[in-house]
Amino acid sequence: MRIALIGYGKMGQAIEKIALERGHEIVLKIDVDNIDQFTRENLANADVAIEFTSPHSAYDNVMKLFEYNVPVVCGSTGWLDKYEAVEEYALQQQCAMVYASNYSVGVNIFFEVNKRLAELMSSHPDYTVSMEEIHHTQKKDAPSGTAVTLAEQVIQRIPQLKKWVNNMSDNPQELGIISERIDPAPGTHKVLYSSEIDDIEIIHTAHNRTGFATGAVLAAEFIIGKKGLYGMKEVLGL
Ligand SMILES: NC(=O)C1=CN([C@@H]2O[C@H](COP(=O)(O)OP(=O)(O)OC[C@H]3O[C@@H](n4cnc5c(N)ncnc54)[C@H](OP(=O)(O)O)[C@@H]3O)[C@@H](O)[C@H]2O)C=CC1
Ligand SMILES: O=C(O)C1=N[C@H](C(=O)O)C[C@H](O)C1
Repeated sequence: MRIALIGYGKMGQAIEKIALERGHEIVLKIDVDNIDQFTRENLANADVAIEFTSPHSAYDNVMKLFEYNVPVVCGSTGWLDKYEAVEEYALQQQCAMVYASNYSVGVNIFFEVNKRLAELMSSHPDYTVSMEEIHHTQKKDAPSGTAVTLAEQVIQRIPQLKKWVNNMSDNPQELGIISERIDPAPGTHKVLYSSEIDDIEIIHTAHNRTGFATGAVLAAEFIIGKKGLYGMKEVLGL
């Protein structure tokens, strides 16, 4: 598989390593300092593009890749206010994309545990649910994309919760998410149900970026030859 890396920071470099180990080829690396090379001609040589840049650039990058007719694996977080526009365009134009707020197998299993736990807790209003996420200090968005996914999964299953907020909250209609920035944390997410009697908590702790990078390469292998929008649930068959 010939891969174009859009974004060659911490994740782009981790993905390159895993992709080479799995026998793939990196045919293009785009970063801020060579953005003029992000052209239709250069992308014509790629089977797939893997996009990990920033909240501010992801939407434009994805739309450009759709225009160039290149299947996309996008991992950038913090831009999902524009996801509906991407979805509409992709469905109309028969584009191909995998999007996941978190590509690691462990977190995607954790998502399933989170959904089941929320279902069980929905009939126990004596527990207050809250969340915490910890990442390195270079992270640009808060809360993390993974925390937003976890929060949406909980809100869909616990009727009294109406929205998440990025602070502690005493409002029973709000799910409070605390964001901490501590180096070198690659990504820790905790969901806590607390009552006067006891606490139940589930935690996922990434020890490094290998899980995210491996999942992104698996998603790239999956998307080749497909049309439409997919998530890691489909990639992993969960
Ligand atoms: N879904 C998942 O599993 C994961 C998602 N992420 C997300 O991926 C994104 C990237 O993370 P990470 O690699 O750690 O961040 P880094 O800041 O280390 O890397 C991002 C790179 O993208 C470059 N960049 C910025 N804008 C553009 C642009 N318009 N075109 C091309 N390149 C650009 C940056 O250049 P410069 O440094 O010069 O600005 C930088 O080298 C973040 O949104 C993060 O939240 C991270 C880990 C896992
Ligand atoms: O920026 C990061 O580093 C990470 N971002 C993703 C997120 O926002 O959830 C995934 C992972 O937690 C690492």
